[in-house]
Amino acid sequence: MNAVLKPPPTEAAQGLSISVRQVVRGFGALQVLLGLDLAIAPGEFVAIVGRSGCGKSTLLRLLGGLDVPDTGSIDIGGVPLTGLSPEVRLMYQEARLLPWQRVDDNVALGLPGDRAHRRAAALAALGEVGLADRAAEWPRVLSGGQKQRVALARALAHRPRVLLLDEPLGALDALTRIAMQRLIETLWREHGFTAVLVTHDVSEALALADRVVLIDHGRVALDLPVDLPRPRVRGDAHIARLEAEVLSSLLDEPQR
Ligand SMILES: Nc1ncnc2c1ncn2[C@@H]1O[C@H](COP(=O)(O)OP(=O)(O)OP(=O)(O)O)[C@@H](O)[C@H]1O
Repeated sequence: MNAVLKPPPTEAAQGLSISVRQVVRGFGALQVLLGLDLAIAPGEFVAIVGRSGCGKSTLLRLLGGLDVPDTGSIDIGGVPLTGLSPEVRLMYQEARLLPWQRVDDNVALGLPGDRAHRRAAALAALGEVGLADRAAEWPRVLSGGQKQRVALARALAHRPRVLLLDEPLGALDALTRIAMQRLIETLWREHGFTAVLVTHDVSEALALADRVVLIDHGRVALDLPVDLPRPRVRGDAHIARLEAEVLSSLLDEPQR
């Protein structure tokens, strides 16, 4: 008789689907998103690229519940998004740590439960980003890359089902950036959250994402699947071909 193979026990949160339908968002006379449609599957890793000012951060803020569309709708996990959700976490280019709180308290901030529970969750998350031994430090003594790892731990501690990453590696040097990309990929695989990464770096998008989505003129102008095994090898001929395709779409677009 065949034994039924059960998946290993895991704490991994199941990623949530994201559905963006005909979203319009403008600021005064400036129309930024002009009826944008985008569907993201549970647990998928999607990278958003596009020219500066095309509306990438605007879209991420909408997905994070920090802003609302003028018209159109957004569902997360099949439920209309109405504001901030504990299951959706954002990470930015700057770590945004509170300088008067130690590293562990920064990570524990806003976690549910009593103090001991919050502290244990913060230490576990710091361990996942390799910074358990820096828990008692002040943020100011950390490097830029370490601060971003703390920011990642702060997001992870909430066991997010959607992680929104707004150019989180933009300010890091090339080596630290690659190390952080690997860390994000590992954590995404282990935790199973849905990831949406805004990046200017097309090779970063292709290293990490299942799909690269290019926004132009307020809509999705290109939606490119990246069907390559992970971890992906830099300089791989297939990646280079996809990179040329995305870059040519970016460069071909008429300037606004
Ligand atoms: N709250 C706001 N009020 C007024 N204008 C805004 C606001 N938020 C965004 N904008 C404008 O909307 C446009 C899109 O901004 P957004 O930050 O989404 O672009 P982006 O694609 O993320 O750009 P970048 O790649 O340079 O970060 C820009 O022209 C920006 O100035």
